[in-house]
Amino acid sequence: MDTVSELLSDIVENADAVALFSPTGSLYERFVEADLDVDVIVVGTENAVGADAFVDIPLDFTDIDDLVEFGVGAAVGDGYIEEGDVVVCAMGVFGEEIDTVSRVRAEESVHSDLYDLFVNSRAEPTVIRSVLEVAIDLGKKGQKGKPVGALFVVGDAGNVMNKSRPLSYNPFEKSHVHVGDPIVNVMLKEFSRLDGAFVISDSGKIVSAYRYLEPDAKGIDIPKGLGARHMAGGAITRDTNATSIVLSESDGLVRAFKGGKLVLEIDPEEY
Ligand SMILES: Nc1ncnc2c1ncn2[C@@H]1O[C@H](COP(=O)(O)OP(=O)(O)OP(=O)(O)O)[C@@H](O)[C@H]1O
Ligand SMILES: [Mn+2]
Repeated sequence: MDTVSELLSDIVENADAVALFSPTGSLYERFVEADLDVDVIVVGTENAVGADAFVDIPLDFTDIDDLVEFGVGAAVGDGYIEEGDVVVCAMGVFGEEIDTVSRVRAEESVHSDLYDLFVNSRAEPTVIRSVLEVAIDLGKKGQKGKPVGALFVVGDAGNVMNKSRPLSYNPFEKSHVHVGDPIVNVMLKEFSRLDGAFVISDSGKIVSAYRYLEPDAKGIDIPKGLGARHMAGGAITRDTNATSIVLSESDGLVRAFKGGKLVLEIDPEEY
C-alpha cells in the first residue's frame, strides 16, 4: 500500500491544508513526496524539518485540544490558511508515527482565545511565555517541597498599578530587572511565598511585588473551589489590558486569564 497518500486520501479530500505537528524528517518527506493536493504546514516548537510553511508554537501544550486550537489559530494568523478553511491536523501522540488525526474548520470559536493570549496580549509574546514558564516551574517544584500559589499580572502595568495598592514595601522599586533573566526567575520564586501579585510591564520589567489587586470583579466567572486570588487575577484582565497568569496553591494548576476570561489551564506535572 502506498502508505501516506492512500491512508490519508479520504481524510484529506476537500481539505485546504494538512498541519503536521512536530513531524520527523522522514514523515515530512513522505508527505511532500505524496504530492497531495493540499498545502502542508508544519507546526512545532522548532522547524526541525526546514518546512517552507512553519507555524511556531510557544509552549509544548500537552493537551491535544490546546495544541490543535493554537496550531489552527496561528496558521490563520500567519496567513497559511483562511477563516473557514478545513485543516487536517495530524500528530504522533504516542510515538513518531501519526496516530491522531483531526479534521477541523478554522473558525473563530475554535482558535481565537489561545492564539490571542500569546500573540495579541499587550505584553510581548516572549514575556508571556517566560512568565508561564516560571509559573509552571514553580508549580512543579513548589517552594522547599510545599505547594505555593502565585499571581503574575503581565502588561498594561500603569493601569494595573492604579487598580491596586501595596501590601508591603516593593523590593523591585529601584531595580531594572526583567523576566527571563535567570536571577529574576529565582527572585520571583522566592518572593512568591509572600502575599499579593507581581506586576510586570509589556516589555517584561518587574514593576512591583506584593500588590493587592482591587478590580471590579462583578460578573467574573472562575472555576469552582478557587477563591480571591483567581477572582482578582481574572477580573483585573477585564478592567485593564493585562493578562494574568495564576498558579493555584490548592489545585496546583497554572491558569491564564485575558479579557476577564479563563483561556488556558495547564497541569505543571505534565511538563
Ligand atoms: N485581590 C488580591 N490581590 C492580590 N493577591 C490576592 C488577592 N486576593 C488574594 N490574594 C492572594 O491569594 C492568596 C490565596 O487566596 P485564596 O485562597 O482566596 O485564593 P484562591 O483563588 O483560592 O487561590 P489558591 O488556589 O492558590 O488557594 C492570598 O493569601 C493572597 O496572597
Ligand atoms: Mn484558596
